[in-house]
Amino acid sequence: VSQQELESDSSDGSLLFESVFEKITKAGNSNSLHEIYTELYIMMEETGEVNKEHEIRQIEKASWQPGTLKAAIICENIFKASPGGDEPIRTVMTKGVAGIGKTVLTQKFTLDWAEDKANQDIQFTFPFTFRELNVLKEKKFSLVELVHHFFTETKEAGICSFDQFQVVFIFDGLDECRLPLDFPNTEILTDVTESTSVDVLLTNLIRGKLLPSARLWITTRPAAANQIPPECVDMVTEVRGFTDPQKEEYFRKKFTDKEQASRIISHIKTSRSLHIMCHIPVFCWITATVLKDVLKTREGGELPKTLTEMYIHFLVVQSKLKNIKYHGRSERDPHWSPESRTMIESLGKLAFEQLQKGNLIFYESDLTDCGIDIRAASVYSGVFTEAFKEVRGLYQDKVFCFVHLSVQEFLAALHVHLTFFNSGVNLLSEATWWSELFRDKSKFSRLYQIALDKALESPNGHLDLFLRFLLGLSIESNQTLLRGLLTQTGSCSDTNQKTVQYIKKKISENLSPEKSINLFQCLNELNDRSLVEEIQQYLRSGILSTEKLSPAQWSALVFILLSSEKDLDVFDLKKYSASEEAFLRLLPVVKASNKAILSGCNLTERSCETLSSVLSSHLRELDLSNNNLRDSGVKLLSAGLESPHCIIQRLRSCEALSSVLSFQSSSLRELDLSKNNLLDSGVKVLSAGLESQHCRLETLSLSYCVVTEEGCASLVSALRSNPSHLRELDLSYNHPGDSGVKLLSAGLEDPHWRLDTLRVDHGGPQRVRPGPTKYACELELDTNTVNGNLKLSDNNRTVTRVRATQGFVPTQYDKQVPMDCWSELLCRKALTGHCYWEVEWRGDVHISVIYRRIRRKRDSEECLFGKNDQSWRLSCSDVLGYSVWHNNRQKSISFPSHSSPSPSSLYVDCPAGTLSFYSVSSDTLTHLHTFNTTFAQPLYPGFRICPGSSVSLCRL
Ligand SMILES: Nc1ncnc2c1ncn2[C@@H]1O[C@H](COP(=O)(O)OP(=O)(O)OP(=O)(O)O)[C@@H](O)[C@H]1O
Repeated sequence: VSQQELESDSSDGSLLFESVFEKITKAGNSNSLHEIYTELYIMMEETGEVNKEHEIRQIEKASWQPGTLKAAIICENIFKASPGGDEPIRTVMTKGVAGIGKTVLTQKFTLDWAEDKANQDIQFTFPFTFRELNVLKEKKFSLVELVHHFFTETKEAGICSFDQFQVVFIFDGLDECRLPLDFPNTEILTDVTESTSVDVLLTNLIRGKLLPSARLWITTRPAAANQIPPECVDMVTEVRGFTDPQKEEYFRKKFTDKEQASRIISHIKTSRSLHIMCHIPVFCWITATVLKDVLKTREGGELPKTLTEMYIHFLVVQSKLKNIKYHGRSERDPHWSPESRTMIESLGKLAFEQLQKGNLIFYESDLTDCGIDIRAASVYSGVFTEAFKEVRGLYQDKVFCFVHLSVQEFLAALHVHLTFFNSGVNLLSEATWWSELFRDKSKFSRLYQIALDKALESPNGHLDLFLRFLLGLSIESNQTLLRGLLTQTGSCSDTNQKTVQYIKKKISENLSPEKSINLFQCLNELNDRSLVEEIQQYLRSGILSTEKLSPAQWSALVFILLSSEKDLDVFDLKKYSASEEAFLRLLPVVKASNKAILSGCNLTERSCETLSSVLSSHLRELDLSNNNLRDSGVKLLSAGLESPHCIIQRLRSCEALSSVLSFQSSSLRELDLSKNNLLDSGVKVLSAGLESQHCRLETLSLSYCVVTEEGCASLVSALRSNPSHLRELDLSYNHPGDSGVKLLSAGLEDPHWRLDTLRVDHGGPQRVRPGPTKYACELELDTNTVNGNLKLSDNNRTVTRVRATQGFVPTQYDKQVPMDCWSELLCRKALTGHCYWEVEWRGDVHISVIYRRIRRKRDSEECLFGKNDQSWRLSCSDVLGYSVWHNNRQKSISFPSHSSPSPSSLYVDCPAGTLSFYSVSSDTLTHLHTFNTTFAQPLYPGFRICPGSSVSLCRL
């Protein structure tokens, strides 16, 4: 394949173009590529060593703005350096899952170039596939000979050196490579005319020793990418498949009949999992084939939900078409005739045996071995036109391949399944790979376990898809779809359960993300209901830290979550990972939910633009409390709320939403702004919105919003103007003062006002002090935990430890707890939400929070506060100063300059898992230490008091 230089030598330039085109159509698309090509979403992933930081920022930028395709790369620009990066790009690696369109992409690139539409600086483009190169495993070539062998035009034109030209080599399908690419041990080769094996040529080309001026483009499925050392790759891109509009475009191009296209598109949209699956082009193609048939015979009907189901439908359609075309049968006749059954069996055998050997192109002899008559082979390829084909042209011998690798993987799995079902032979059995070892049909679970082990062992993931299909075939409903081909159905739910358990065990074994994700896909094929929890657990437990997941892996997880068919009614981000990264990556899942709980997830203003786009989705309820969105972020969010497509009805926590309330189409009925530092000024702005005639808010919660009587006055004035909607107003934990309460209570009595519920409890001046003090709560000591060593006074607010000699009278409690814990006592009520309290102390005391069920062993120190993982303590001592303790780990803290002993305070934010200790001096808080954790159980304040010491709960 060449261009101008070659064209000038050739009398007919169009011949060269035809050569490109012929090669491309031969590779599988009988339609003109231009007619069917639909733009794909490609983006930069991480890079090799070059310009790494810059790239990372690019990715961040792109992923922070999902929905926009800012960092999307179009096919013709694949070699263009990234914006801002000056380094020329020699080697690009494009990753993408099976069938995502990598091959088509390389074909499109080549065709555009050959037609003079792009990349005119390139003089030669040589597209290779690893599949073709594998066949040359035993042969020797120089680089020039290799090019001449595949692109005979270059030989005819007498071109024997390429270093004065701009040359692009494309190597498609690294995952299909069966050549030993041994980078560390392959000898260096620099001479393009020296003959050697193909793997040595490739290794040297890729590491830049051979023809360093050439550019290289390698495509691969993700699991096989690591065969090439990262330092040999300048840029990594990832094909993400079709976006929603691109999916539609695909079907519109595929079906020239507009009405048929629309019908198919709307049909696909009725199934969430199918619609999601169609982001992968090969599924679009299969879906198109299947639906064309399904919709012809019946309107509606069940649509395939899993990968296996889809391929089964595909096979059935193929068989039906064959019957009609070649045997003159009608659509309604049974589609599995004895001859089509035999054919599938033979094709399955071929698919499996060749997959095991790593062959994707087969010779006549391979076909004969599987009982396929060579003379009939062309009929086979004609019969199952969409499944199996003959590769013509390049090779002396006739060669064949499946139309797509995934079809081979499916038929291989079907073969293993059929063989085990029909004869009890386990083709995967370890001892003799091919032979019959197990003849016991009850050993299905053993078959699946071996398949799982084999797939996990494979370094390039070449059995991943096979495994998914094999497990998919174990589902009874899938077997029913194959009735006629399978003589019997029946899988045992017990077997499936065992397989599910085995998969879960494997997931927990520290696998690579790629492998774990494939196992999630397997659970999906098995319709496992616990899949979503499994993923949550996987992310939350940190088996895999979310930072380590690549964007591609995130999108795989999103894909699984969305296609799991599990009801996504409530999305709670904390169940996955309370981080902004996780939020942005899981955005499509948020959008598909009805209610999203994003509280306490460290979201900042940079999430807001994205959040704003979420608001026009299915979402009806959004909880954003306890984040750090700031005004700028909230402004962005407000824009989203104003969108006429926004159907949010309930929103928690975000400031300055005044304009939203007054927006004409606002559907907001409930607004919860609790625990925001709104202040009177914020309430005033809010009131401006509230008084608008368009505002139809029914419930407003402003508890803990630092509101005084001034704020109340503006609320009252707003409600006077627009009294007929608001029913409930929560102003608890503020400081409305007497006058504020009076004004609002008058409203309650006013017949024009709709207000019927007003909360103004727990008010007071402390609620409007800055800092955590506004969360002041009342503690109450649990007198049942007080032993004979401790003396209560001041209405049970002060505890003093009497010395042993001062007459110790054991209580019931003393008999239950160990000696050392005698001087510890607890508060009665568990803490909830945000809590702040202060204590005055004297002597040596420990101020703690604990889980109430700390193991209390008489002879163990472990039970002491701070000595275990169930309690957190601040030790305060006149002499020794402060220290904090948790899980028997201690950290000393020097006395703040102002103090020697002053009251200490504690602030706990239970949902966010933070616990802060302060020292208090004339209303100033000095931060001592903060613990960040996740509280797994209710927390109780507790104290330990040393002899001669005391603690008093302060009144706030
Ligand atoms: N951009 C596209 N426009 C239209 N159809 C496409 C496009 N990309 C892929 N397809 C369809 O999907 C099929 C599979 O694509 P392709 O062979 O390029 O995938 P792949 O990523 O190379 O897969 P694998 O890793 O399994 O080899 C194509 O045969 C074609 O039908």
